Amino acid sequence: MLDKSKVRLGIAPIAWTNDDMPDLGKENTFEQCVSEMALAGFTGSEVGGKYPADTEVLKRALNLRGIQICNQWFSSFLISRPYEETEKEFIKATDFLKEMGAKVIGVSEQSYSIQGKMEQPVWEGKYVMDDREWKLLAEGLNKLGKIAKDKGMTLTFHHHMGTVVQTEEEIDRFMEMVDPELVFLLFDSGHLSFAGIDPENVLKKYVNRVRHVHLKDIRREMVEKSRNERWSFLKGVREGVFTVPGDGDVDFAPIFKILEEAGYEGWVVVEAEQDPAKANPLEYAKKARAYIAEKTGL
Ligand SMILES: O=C1C[C@@H](O)[C@H](O)[C@@H](O)C1=O
Ligand SMILES: [Co+2]
Repeated sequence: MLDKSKVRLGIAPIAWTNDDMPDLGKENTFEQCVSEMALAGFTGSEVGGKYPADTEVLKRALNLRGIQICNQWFSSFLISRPYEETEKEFIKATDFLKEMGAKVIGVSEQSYSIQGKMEQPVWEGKYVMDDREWKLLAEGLNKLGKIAKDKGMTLTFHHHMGTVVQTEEEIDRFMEMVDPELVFLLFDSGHLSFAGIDPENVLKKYVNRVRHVHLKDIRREMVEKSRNERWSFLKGVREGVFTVPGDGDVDFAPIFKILEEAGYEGWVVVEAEQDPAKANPLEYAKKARAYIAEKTGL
């Protein structure tokens, strides 16, 4: 069982409207999304593209529904653009999150990422960093991590399919190179499973450096199809590679056990993008909520 006084349960708006493919769920409004999150029993949300940028307006809408912002995705370009460009955007993003009361920011290095390329098979042509780029990434993130820390926040890094940190070897090298006081891991069970990595193994190694968790399940047959039919990452999402925890093939029991034994403190967030026309977001949010309650006591 997870300790309710330490672990809080959130959900990402990507199941209602997908910012990577805004036609998925374009009919779903911000108000519907946050109302349904609350109705399904969640108290935290990440930030989506339809969320009001005005922090007072956003706070009012969320307070009405008992929801708090727990994290926001941030795209860094540390190995392909001048550091100052990413830093400027990072300061803006952390100012916004701090104002919203969030403690975490989830960074993904998007230089040369193929995650958004509709025509590029996700299993082919992923960019691999050289030694100089590894150093640029680690040093840039350490600097950003210090900025976050000085604001009382935590920089977590999101390993992700189609990006420069996808494979287990890349995650290991990353964790070895970044400053453990400044840069932490965002553990995403779905991306690890999609990449063919055992999530249990990664979590065992790094649980003490994990500060945010994305709970995402996969449909293994769709992962296989994505490989055989040379789908892009986004085509995989449309076709249902991902689903909510408990609905697919990931075994979450060992994941919850490792978090429990390590005394994990922070948010666990259901983040399960799929086509809302095929997977009703409220129905799937409720399914995830019930599964997590049963397995963790949250
Ligand atoms: O954390 C995430 C944010 C999304 O935009 C991304 O593509 C998704 O797969 C994810 O894990
Ligand atoms: Co994620």
